[in-house]
Amino acid sequence: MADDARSALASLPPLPAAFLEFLRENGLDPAMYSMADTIPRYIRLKPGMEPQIPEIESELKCRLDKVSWLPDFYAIPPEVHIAGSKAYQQGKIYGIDAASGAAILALDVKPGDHVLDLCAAPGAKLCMLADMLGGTGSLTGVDVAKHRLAACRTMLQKYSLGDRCRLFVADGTSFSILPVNSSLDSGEGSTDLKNNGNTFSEWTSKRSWKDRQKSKKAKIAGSPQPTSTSEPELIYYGKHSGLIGLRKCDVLRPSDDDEARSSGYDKVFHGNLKRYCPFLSSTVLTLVLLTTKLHIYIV
Ligand SMILES: C[S@@+](CC[C@H](N)C(=O)[O-])C[C@H]1O[C@@H](n2cnc3c(N)ncnc32)[C@H](O)[C@@H]1O
Repeated sequence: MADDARSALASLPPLPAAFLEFLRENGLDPAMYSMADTIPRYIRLKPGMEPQIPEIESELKCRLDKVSWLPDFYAIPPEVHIAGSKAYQQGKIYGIDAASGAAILALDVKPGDHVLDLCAAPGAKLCMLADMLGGTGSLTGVDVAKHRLAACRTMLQKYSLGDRCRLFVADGTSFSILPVNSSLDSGEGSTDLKNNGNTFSEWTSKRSWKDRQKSKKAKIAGSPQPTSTSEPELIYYGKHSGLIGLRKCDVLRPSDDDEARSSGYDKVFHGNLKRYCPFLSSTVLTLVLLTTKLHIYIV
């Protein structure tokens, strides 16, 4: 360890013993934490916004340094806050680690892929995935924490990236709802199936009368509200997610292993889980171990 780094480390609050042990086991130098306040922050610029870089730079009062190996990523000084800026509020930029960007890039998302993001909240990677898919394929985000997934929904809507997305509150270790594929797809124009309560019509944040009655009854009966560990709860779907016009029972049905093998997801991003989700049609899996400052990828 260099002397400078050693003395800087000595001036930091001590790192927890278990964390130091983790660093030692992985051959990592704890001195890197002494440089935490010099590590740049990263933002991702919504594709197509490049001509607006000078304006964003003048608003943030800093240079946007292009990250050569990561498309649309820029480094900014660590002390710059973006949340109050117009560029952020208008959805032109969002904060995301370069390490997170690298993990998503490693997924090698192709047009038309059906992508599953487990442990998706608060959603920076989900937004990047949605952006990469553009007007093709589908994106399903799953998280066990409903309030965190609701933040994801807000983010997707803010950046206008949610059209092909579905968000489920569910335990990712047992989630087994398939992507919408051609065998289920009855076509978005099938008006005979719409609005009868058993099929998906356009998503709205308002709960249906039937749903409200159901939870009222459950409350009166003292029965517990559905939790994320029971049935997956769909809290958002975009207008091109392929759901509109389909029967709810077909879409929300858990799949078995055979179905999953033949019509599962093309890519799965695995944000935090210790165990694999059992159904991948092509076994492309990014494992990301996240610690406070360290990101490791096993692709
Ligand atoms: C580090 S965050 C993920 C960050 C996210 N991928 C992003 O880019 O913003 C970890 C998330 O995993 C979720 N989580 C933890 N265990 C889970 C499980 N068994 N199933 C689904 N989500 C889980 C947590 O609720 C939390 O939102």
